Amino acid sequence: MADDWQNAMDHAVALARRAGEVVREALQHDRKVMTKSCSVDLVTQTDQKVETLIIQSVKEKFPTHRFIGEESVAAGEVCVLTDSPTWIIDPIDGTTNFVHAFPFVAVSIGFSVNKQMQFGVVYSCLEDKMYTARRGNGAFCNGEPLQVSQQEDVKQSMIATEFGSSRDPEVVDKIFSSLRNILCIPVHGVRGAGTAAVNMCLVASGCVEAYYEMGIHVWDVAAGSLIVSEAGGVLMDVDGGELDLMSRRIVAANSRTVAERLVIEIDAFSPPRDDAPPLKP
Ligand SMILES: O=P(O)(O)O[C@H]1[C@H](O)[C@@H](O)[C@H](O)[C@@H](O)[C@@H]1O
Ligand SMILES: [Mg+2]
Ligand SMILES: [Mg+2]
Repeated sequence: MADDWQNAMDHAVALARRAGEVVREALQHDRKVMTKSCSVDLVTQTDQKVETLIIQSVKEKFPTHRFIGEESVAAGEVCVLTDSPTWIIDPIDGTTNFVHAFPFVAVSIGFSVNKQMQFGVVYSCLEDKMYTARRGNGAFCNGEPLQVSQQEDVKQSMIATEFGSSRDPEVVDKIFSSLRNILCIPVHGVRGAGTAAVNMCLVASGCVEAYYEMGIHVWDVAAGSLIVSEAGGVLMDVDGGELDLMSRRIVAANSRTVAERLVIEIDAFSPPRDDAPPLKP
């Protein structure tokens, strides 16, 4: 079976590269912007085109595999992680960046078996950085091994986070109170690339000590979670418990020490789970 997963991973890398070409080409033209859950939750035809390209190609090669894809879920597909081999796809992570030509846009492809990530591929396509990780085999960027930062003093750390796409004032208050608490630890700085997947690759690369966010989805972080852990990092929930990929909350850090220090300062909230049954009309 191990070889099957390697074949699947090689295919994921090739597809991410092809998807990146589509994204770069689309940036040369006007982008028609549509919205999903609210006026700032953006989607474009390129998000949909890239997801279709990836899913169709995988279906031809691995007809028994299942999918969780951001735009398929938006179109009504269920979002349930089973034990079956499952491709977890964010065709464009950083759609808002893409719309504004802000230069961090990623294609994220994770692959899970028995609810455990087997490989993760994040292609930061405007930087031409291909991040990859295979369970037990380390994490890489363009073939070079990745290692998280060794800095365990949070006061000497740089932290990544995002504001997300909720504009519910109660949620925004929690995001700002967490940010305020963390800034005032004090940490060296707080940054955000505008894509969860790239933020996680920055943790894996040692450029930031940690990334946390509440409100993300499984497709934002599935691939990145393996890239972080294979680079020597740790993952946990924002309450310090075990990471649950469907919970829409994550802390990814270089060390347990930094992660646990951040958790003390995070004003946690629980968005509806990715696998929650749809609300009845
Ligand atoms: O919607 P995309 O661009 O796939 O993903 C983004 C999330 O919507 C946003 O909430 C989050 O802050 C950002 O990090 C993520 O990549
Ligand atoms: Mg995303
Ligand atoms: Mg997306």
